[in-house]
Amino acid sequence: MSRSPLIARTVPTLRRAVDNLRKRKATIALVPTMGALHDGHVSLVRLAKQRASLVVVSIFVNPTQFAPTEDFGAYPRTWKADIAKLAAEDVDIVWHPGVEAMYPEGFATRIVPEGPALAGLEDRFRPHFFGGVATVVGKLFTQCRPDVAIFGEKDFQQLRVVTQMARDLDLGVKVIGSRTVRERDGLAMSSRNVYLSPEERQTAIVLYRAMKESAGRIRTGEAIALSMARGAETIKAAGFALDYFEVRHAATLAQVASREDGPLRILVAARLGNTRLIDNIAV
Ligand SMILES: Nc1ncnc2c1ncn2[C@@H]1O[C@H](COP(=O)(O)OP(=O)(O)OP(=O)(O)O)[C@@H](O)[C@H]1O
Ligand SMILES: CC(C)(CO)[C@@H](O)C(=O)[O-]
Ligand code: BAL
Repeated sequence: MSRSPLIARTVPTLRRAVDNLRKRKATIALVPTMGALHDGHVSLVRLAKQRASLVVVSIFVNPTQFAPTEDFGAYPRTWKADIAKLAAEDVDIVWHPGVEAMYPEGFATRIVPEGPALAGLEDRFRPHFFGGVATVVGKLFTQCRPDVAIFGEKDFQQLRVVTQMARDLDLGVKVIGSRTVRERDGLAMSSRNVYLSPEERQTAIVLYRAMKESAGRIRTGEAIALSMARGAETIKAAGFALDYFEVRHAATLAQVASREDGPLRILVAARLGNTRLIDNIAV
């Protein structure tokens, strides 16, 4: 039997709910999301349940991480279906603030992350992005005061940025990464996949295939630079506008020259029509 989670829409309501749970000496896990939930999000919730006795899921489409030219307005919002999924997973609290609750009038403070936020990957193409993410995640952490927070590896640079921030600012939250959930053909699940036309959906699989091929070739000795160039060519030949296809150090996201500089991660971002997709795999 599933039960509806408590839905908090203001900071005082959230605080009361979290403080009540704390009295029972519970450990709390937070799963930050922007809603439009899919099985990737559900996997984060399930990991959260393994790591803590109580689970808070936040649903907030954060305007400050979108550039004016990006899809904030069009971002899918599927509230009823989201709540049904979270109820089925026995989530305790859904934190769903309005923009005015998150950024009240006069709001004037930002977290500006460095280190992995300046790796030259997402930050090159979305320069506003990690400032918006770090600020809202910092607020989510102080609002919910979780013991652990679960983030998907699908947004690999984001996972690194948030991990670094939690450490640098002594936020007292253990950040845990969770593996990427994929469709049967390998496409990483993403809320933005609904933007793809049927034809684009067929093409989208090339991202994962190109990374797998590249990882295989690196393991058998292909030079990193050649592998990046070949991966980029494959993706462009399929009809994508490529932002990057990079092989990086998995922990630091620093550039690498050879396989011995590993452990390595391949990261890709590319646009198909109006849809921007990102993905990554271990070498
Ligand atoms: N396929 C997936 N597997 C595991 N985790 C995922 C997957 N997709 C998203 N997540 C994680 O879910 C959390 C919330 O992400 P978000 O709500 O932005 O979903 P999304 O599918 O990544 O959407 P978008 O299309 O905006 O990138 C993030 O930590 C993200 O990394
Ligand atoms: C972490 C996050 C919820 C912050 O808005 C968002 O960037 C996301 O959904 O990955
Ligand atoms: N999944 C990361 C959030 C974003 O692209 O805005």
